[in-house]
Amino acid sequence: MRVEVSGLTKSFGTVRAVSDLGFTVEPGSVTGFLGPNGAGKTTTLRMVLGLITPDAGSATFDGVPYAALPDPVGTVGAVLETAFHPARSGRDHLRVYCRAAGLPVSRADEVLTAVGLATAGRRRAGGYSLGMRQRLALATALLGDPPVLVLDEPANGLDPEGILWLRGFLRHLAHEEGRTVLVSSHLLSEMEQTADRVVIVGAGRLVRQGSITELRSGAQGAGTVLARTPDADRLAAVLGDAGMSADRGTDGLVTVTGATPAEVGARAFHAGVELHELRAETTGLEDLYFRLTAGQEQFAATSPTPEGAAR
Ligand SMILES: Nc1ncnc2c1ncn2[C@@H]1O[C@H](COP(=O)(O)OP(=O)(O)OP(=O)(O)O)[C@@H](O)[C@H]1O
Repeated sequence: MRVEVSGLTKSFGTVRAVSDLGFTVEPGSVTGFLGPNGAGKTTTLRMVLGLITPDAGSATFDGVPYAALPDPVGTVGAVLETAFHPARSGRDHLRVYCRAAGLPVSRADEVLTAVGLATAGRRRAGGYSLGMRQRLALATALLGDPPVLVLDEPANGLDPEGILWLRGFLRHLAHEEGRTVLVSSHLLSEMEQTADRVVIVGAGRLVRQGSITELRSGAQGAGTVLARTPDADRLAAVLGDAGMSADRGTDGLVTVTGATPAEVGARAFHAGVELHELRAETTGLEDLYFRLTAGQEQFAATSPTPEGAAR
């Protein structure tokens, strides 16, 4: 099932949260919805799910708006915020949902197992860690076995192991099960290894959409490579001869711009220069994301003025 967003616009008073936003979310892939804080991601997802009415534009599921879907629970599963009755077990929470949605209560145990909460599901949700609550929210979204999943910052509060699990889980839902997965985040690093495609927004507007591969090729050469060697003069000369810009720093450090670590490593190897360290300072993609969204954070940090600092 394809999700299509077109001309979506929403203001709150004088704040234009979303402006003429359009993008598509394809089945069988994970689409990362990226943007800094306040870019309008949550507002967009709420409009997609029919929770708030747009001032203009539309969001449809194979051409049908959410409000007109004959079986919304069996079409779209969403995680927007994670609020549970603290005294109720995760399992009971899911069973209540099953009854309300007309689903068999046995579905509760199936989704608990799918998200790794088979045992913890019998404990009070009030005692769950943030990561467990995220898993329970995901289980709730999966109850109706929907072809579309819309998740707002599902990685929030997950530890590194949880993030790794979520990444594999979302990719499985999309690639193996053919679902349409739209997942928001303000961190590119989180999405880089999870999403197949990204939609980047800044200040409520579309900044870029495309596959991670397209984005990466557009960002090529934007990164900085750091190499540490006991023979910095020689490495800088070798790289310079190869047309790379290489600056010698202190402590045997050479900073190279406009090259990948693989290119720098290959040149060093062929010249017989010993390397003690070789790494990308930032990926080209991160630089690109930063440039695309720079200055569009709602609470962009400003340097304190000298007077302010003195006070
Ligand atoms: N109900 C509301 N009333 C007034 N302003 C709102 C409301 N909801 C959102 N906004 C404003 O709309 C803008 C976009 O907010 P939104 O929450 O959609 O951004 P976001 O990209 O999800 O940010 P974050 O990553 O911080 O969650 C912000 O300026 C926000 O203050």
